[in-house]
Amino acid sequence: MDPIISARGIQRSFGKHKALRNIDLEIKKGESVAIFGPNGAGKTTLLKVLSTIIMPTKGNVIVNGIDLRRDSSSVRELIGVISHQTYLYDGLTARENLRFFGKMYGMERSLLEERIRELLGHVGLLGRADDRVGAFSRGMKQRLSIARALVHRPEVLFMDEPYTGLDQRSAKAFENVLRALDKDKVTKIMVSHNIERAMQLCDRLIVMDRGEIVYDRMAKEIEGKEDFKLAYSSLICMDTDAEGVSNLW
Ligand SMILES: Nc1ncnc2c1ncn2[C@@H]1O[C@H](COP(=O)(O)OP(=O)(O)OP(=O)(O)O)[C@@H](O)[C@H]1O
Repeated sequence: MDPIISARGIQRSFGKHKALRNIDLEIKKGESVAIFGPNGAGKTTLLKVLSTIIMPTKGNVIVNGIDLRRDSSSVRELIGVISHQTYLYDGLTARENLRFFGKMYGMERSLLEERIRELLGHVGLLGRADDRVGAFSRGMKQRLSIARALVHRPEVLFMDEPYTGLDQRSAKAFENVLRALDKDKVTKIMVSHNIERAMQLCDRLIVMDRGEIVYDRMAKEIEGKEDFKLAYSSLICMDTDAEGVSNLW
């Protein structure tokens, strides 16, 4: 089976700084991938390149057979992104925000309204559906941005530290939403600093350091958290960023 994402020779520079050096990555449909690494390793940059937010300086990305450089708008229809940026409009209600994004993806009205109700229920915001987002707390905005990313039933979901701002109950609800995506074989790619959660949710673990992939294993090949921790510590250049390790566990 062809991979749903195939990245070849990806480089991305910011001025003289090489944030991504030479990334080759293939991800199969339905895979759940966690990406770890110290601060500044290039995780967010990789996610931004794969999700069409920024273009690579060199290299090619194919998503579901579509070349990202040739047709990034078709790639955007296939993907959802949860990141630090919520992409929500404060002046609109929760429901109006989701309606706006659903219409943007050309969803049919009655299906969209049903999908909005379903997602607001999943993220625990049905009771606040008609309140303006400007009045929401950070965690509520994060929950709504999860619904926003899923409204058009994407085939690939990119998540950059999606737990930020979620309390324990919301984190559990979010995990249930993620697990429910498995039956539709949605591909999930998550940048995380939380090994416990990522090992529970993901079937493949990748470590990046200084713009490169330095570790790429299936979770079932790893003995446990301690095994992974040891491998991680031996791979990461500790002197450049010791904090990156301490905030992982
Ligand atoms: N827009 C930008 N302009 C200049 N440099 C950037 C930009 N975005 C990222 N970088 C640099 O690229 C490198 C990789 O950054 P990136 O955000 O991808 O790291 P990260 O692994 O996600 O880190 P963190 O764990 O802190 O979120 C860093 O050195 C960062 O300073």
